[in-house]
Amino acid sequence: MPKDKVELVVGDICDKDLVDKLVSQADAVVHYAAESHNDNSLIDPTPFIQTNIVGTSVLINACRKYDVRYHHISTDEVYGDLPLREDLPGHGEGKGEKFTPESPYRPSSPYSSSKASSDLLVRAWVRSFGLRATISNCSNNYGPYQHIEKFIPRQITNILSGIRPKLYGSGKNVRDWIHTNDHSRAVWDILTKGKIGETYLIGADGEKNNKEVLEMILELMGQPKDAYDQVKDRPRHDLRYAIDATKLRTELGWEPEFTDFKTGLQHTIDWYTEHQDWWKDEKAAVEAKYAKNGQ
Ligand SMILES: Cc1cn([C@H]2C[C@H](O)[C@@H](COP(=O)(O)OP(=O)(O)O[C@H]3O[C@H](C)C(=O)[C@H](O)[C@H]3O)O2)c(=O)[nH]c1=O
Repeated sequence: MPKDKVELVVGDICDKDLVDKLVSQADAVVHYAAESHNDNSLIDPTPFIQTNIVGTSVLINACRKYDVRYHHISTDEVYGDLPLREDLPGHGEGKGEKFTPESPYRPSSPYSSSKASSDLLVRAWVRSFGLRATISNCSNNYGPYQHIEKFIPRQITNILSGIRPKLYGSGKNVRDWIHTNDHSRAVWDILTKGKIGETYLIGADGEKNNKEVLEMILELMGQPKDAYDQVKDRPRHDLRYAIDATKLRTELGWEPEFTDFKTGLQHTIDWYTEHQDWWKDEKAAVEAKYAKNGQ
């Protein structure tokens, strides 16, 4: 396999010998291989501790050993959540606090606390052992190849499968959406131009509440606006995430290309419509898992 094409999948990350062998051949390591789904972490946190914390330690130990440049992919959820704008005095577009690299860590789920722990390990390895590392904390991704357990692809593939979309609780919770291509471009900029030891927040000013997003999907897919089920809310559901990406924009010159959410969503719908072979086999099992949980 060419040097720039080595891939490590999530389940391999605690395999010290394999990791060691792959890292010894690498010019750089970008660590995306996390257990990433909040709902799964609420059912069983164990794989999250193993993969996200122990796995990260295996990877950074190998990078330290071979002095390999390391980039750590993380989440804005390490900063906890923010109040809904509508709960703030003088609410409206553009109002309300956003996460910055200086925001305190206060994760709320087993998933986000495992990612926070892994971020802290990386910071400590930079300081204690001189690991050549950077960290990025990104907001909610959407786009092709996203697992169908996630909000947007779940609803698109539900509609394509004749199942009604499912909205947790009131749908007022806000997520800050970024197209996966823009996330990847930001990671490349950090890897090639970022300063060792620094944390960069990645986000594209894409705040929307879940109900708005679902209604947009329904409209783009030619369905009535109210053709969905309101289901049991996620326990301790984080209210709002919002990223201030000023540092990334000003220091590294990054700008998002997908600035119109509706267009990005239409591309995503087209991708899932044209790639049913990619997700069809898994759909029934994913929905059965949700159904067991009343969602
Ligand atoms: C699956 C599903 C979700 N939702 C709600 C729950 C959330 O408020 C929102 C997005 O849920 P999702 O599970 O897709 O994503 P988050 O829990 O926000 O977390 C995601 O974005 C962060 C940054 C990561 O770091 C996570 O790795 C990533 O999974 O939609 C529903 O209303 N219905 C559904 O069927």
